[in-house]
Amino acid sequence: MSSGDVLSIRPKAPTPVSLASLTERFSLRAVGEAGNAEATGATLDSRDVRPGDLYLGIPGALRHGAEFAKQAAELGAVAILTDADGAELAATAFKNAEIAMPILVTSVHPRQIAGEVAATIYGTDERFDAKTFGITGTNGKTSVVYMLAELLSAAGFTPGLSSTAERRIGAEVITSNLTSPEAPELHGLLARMREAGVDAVALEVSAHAVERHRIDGVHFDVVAFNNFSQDHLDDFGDMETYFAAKLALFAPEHAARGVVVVDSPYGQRIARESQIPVTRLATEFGQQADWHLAITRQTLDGVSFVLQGPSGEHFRGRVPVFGRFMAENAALALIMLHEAGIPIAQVEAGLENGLIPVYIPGRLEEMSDHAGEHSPRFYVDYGHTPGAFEAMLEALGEVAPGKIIFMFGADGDRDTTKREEMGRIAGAHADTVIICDYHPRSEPPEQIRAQLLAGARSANHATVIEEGDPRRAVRLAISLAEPGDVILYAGPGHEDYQEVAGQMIPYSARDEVRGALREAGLLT
Ligand SMILES: CC(=O)N[C@H]1[C@@H](OP(=O)(O)OP(=O)(O)OC[C@H]2O[C@@H](n3ccc(=O)[nH]c3=O)[C@H](O)[C@@H]2O)O[C@H](CO)[C@@H](O)[C@@H]1O[C@H](C)C(=O)N[C@@H](C)C(=O)N[C@H](CCC(=O)O)C(=O)O
Ligand SMILES: Nc1ncnc2c1ncn2[C@@H]1O[C@H](COP(=O)(O)OP(=O)(O)OP(=O)(O)O)[C@@H](O)[C@H]1O
Repeated sequence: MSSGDVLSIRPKAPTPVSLASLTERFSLRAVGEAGNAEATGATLDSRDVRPGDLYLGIPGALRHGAEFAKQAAELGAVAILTDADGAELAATAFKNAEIAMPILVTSVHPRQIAGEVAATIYGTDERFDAKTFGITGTNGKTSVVYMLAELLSAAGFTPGLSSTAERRIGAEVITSNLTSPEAPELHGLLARMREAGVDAVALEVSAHAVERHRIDGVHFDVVAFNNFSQDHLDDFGDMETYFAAKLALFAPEHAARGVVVVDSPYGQRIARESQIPVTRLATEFGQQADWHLAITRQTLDGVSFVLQGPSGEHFRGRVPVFGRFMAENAALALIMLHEAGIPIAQVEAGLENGLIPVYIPGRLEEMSDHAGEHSPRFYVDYGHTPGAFEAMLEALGEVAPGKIIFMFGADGDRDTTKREEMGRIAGAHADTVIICDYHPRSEPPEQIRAQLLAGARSANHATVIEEGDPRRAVRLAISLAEPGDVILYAGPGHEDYQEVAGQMIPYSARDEVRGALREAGLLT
């Protein structure tokens, strides 16, 4: 996520849609005279309203969006669409302020129609014919989205993408707020993509997005599932509810076809319980599947692999990032293209010797300059789950020539139950663990560190050090490292802030690490 509030992206030349047609199509009850009014945009955030917008007043956990109807009207909204409670709130606010904006009332939860309404206004419903790809899972969604974009470019498409790290329209980069934008923002983004000539779209689909109707109004050509492990239990309560939100993507109202990594029992369940046809990828020997991935060589500089398909398809590839899971992310993306009717040969034609030259911001991103044998290497990563820690540290164990120094913290106010396990995995796999602060939010940072420290020490393996200040922790890690060692700093990835007690404090781990490497004479 980014630190700031970001105004949503809109088409530059929208085609107006009449309120009358929306009222009829979505069975709305109109309070007040809509006349010939037309909407050119939609948003569910009053602060994001632009003149001509339909403002969607949605009941949330904290507030009812209709409480902000007056602000929406003052910023130029043409109408508010809300539920019965919201209509009362808006009517009172409008009466007091003598505002005559129409209120359109729905009998269902407004989130349930927000996607279709936005798609109708932006023309991104069945009239938008780009190929669309969606990826869900616990770890690696952003990475798969970047792989998809890279492979689509190789195959001759103009891709657009939406991820936690950023949104991209061709070469234009837009800061991300949520991983999966709210439906009106998503459709505004798609409309702008269409204007820019984008003909293939890769979207990261969080469990929150499926559950909260953020992807409604999009019908994916292909969706995929990569892996599932503990995260977000503060929102979903238990693993089964979290899993159900991911499984729900594999339904005909969302997508035509699916691709599933079946290495885990969760993947096998998705393949079994999916309501749409799926093809299966296995990366482990002996697993029943349609596609098989084998790693042929891996070093710190990347992974080479061979992918074989059910009808003799064969792809020999390489990604310039370490970790067998990065090869899995690439293979998954390639199969998704294949399932969308894009032949592997078409992708291969745009690659040099199978090299997928992907750059994924803040994901195992190397900050040192490949000095390798002569000085330590330093990577910054976005991993913040036990599953990501395990995957990264196991991968490093296979390729790191020297010691592994692992530094990380944990989110405050979020899934506290994963902290001890994150600590334990770090302590079991790394040689040295440095616990520092990440986003403490409203929690006392030392309380978060204590849970991580307890986990790390319980493994009885690594040397465990506490250094709350991440800037000092970075320098400490560098001072402990010798040539051949690898330092991995997990958590902040691409982010540019730290959230402490309600304040967004500017902090870029990538800039900090580069600066500290320069101070130590390890980077020019
Ligand atoms: C749990 C969750 O997803 N909550 C999201 C949800 O909040 P909510 O429904 O409770 O809304 P609320 O805050 O009560 O506000 C009600 C309504 O009033 C509106 N409002 C509010 C204030 C104002 O001044 N004006 C205004 O219009 C809000 O836009 C909203 O429509 O709708 C809000 C409006 O879009 C989101 O900001 C909020 O995301 C919060 C910030 C969040 O942290 N979400 C995370 C958990 C999330 O969605 N993460 C996933 C997964 C990330 C991953 O994979 O790791 C993601 O896709 O990002
Ligand atoms: N296939 C994978 N399996 C396990 N771990 C992975 C995989 N791919 C990437 N990772 C690890 O997880 C971290 C997060 O990756 P990425 O940002 O791509 O995931 P994400 O699902 O988008 O995360 P989020 O939903 O929190 O945005 C990576 O930086 C890497 O450490």
